Amino acid sequence: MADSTIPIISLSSPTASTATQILSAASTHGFLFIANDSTTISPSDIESMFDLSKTFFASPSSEKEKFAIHTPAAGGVNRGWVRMSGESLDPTQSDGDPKEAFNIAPPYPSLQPLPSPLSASADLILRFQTTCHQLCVTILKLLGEALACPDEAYVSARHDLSRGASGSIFRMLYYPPSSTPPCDHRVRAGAHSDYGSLTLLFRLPGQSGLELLGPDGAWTSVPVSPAGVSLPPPILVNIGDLLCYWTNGLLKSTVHRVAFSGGGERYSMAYFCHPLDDARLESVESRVIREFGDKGKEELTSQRKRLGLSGEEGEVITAKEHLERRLRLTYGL
Ligand SMILES: O=C(O)CCC(=O)C(=O)O
Ligand SMILES: [Fe+2]
Repeated sequence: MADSTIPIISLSSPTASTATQILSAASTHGFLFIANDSTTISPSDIESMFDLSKTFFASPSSEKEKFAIHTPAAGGVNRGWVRMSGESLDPTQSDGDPKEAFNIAPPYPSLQPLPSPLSASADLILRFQTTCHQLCVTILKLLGEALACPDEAYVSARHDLSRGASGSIFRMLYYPPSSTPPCDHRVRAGAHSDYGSLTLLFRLPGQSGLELLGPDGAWTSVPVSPAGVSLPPPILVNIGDLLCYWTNGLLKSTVHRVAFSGGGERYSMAYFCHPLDDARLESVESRVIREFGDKGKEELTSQRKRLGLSGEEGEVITAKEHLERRLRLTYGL
């Protein structure tokens, strides 16, 4: 899979052909770019969020520690600060990813407690989360159209955050500089697939490192700005596990990782879009999925194995149960 084959799609005036392009990228690569042309998320908000993230990660560890992930002080499970080497995205690597992170859930009903550099910019954070979620819903609606679902809004409607709790999380990431990787097999973020429906990934020019695992078992790097794209970089969209379940394996929840790639410091931000907690992860009624048949069986079986669900083929789980299983594997919760 060559880098250049991940298409850059503009959502400035989406048509049926836009929907088809999204479906095609999602079912071949599990990744696509959305043009950062001001029609979706404000490029200046992206820039301001990166500035805020840099200020936050530069604050003393003793301050960040007060909002340690999963603690009541940070607002509970999957919220708050992950210290250096505090999690392994690849559960087979127990030494922890050399990175820090901070997770912020959408307000439900109100925003979680935040440390001072972040709380002072709560309006920006809320606006950013909201526009990220809207972009995800737009993409999900277009996917529903391209999949020829009798209920085109089946998936997108399950992402209406006004209707209940969901596992959606906005995450800021910081990878400190390192001239030598601690040991050969270690990467900055271990190999994994994402837990939700869609992930939006924001990266900075000159800070590469993201790699995708191809069907041939080889890792390919994903450029921050594909050739020919002027700044700002496009928004990278990653298909998560849940869309793989809903489409019977047609959409690919591709395994990826962050490699050292030069070892300079690196900041990234991810919006992990999840459906409402009670959404059931069963195949959606769709002509395209029906025609695809059971060709995604291998993909689905490996997903279920990762969750410890092997041998329970018919069992349907909810989005909440799925997230709990993934968090248990990542953090030993
Ligand atoms: O930092 C990145 O570019 C990717 C991080 C990632 O894949 C994740 O946090 O799920
Ligand atoms: Fe990821």
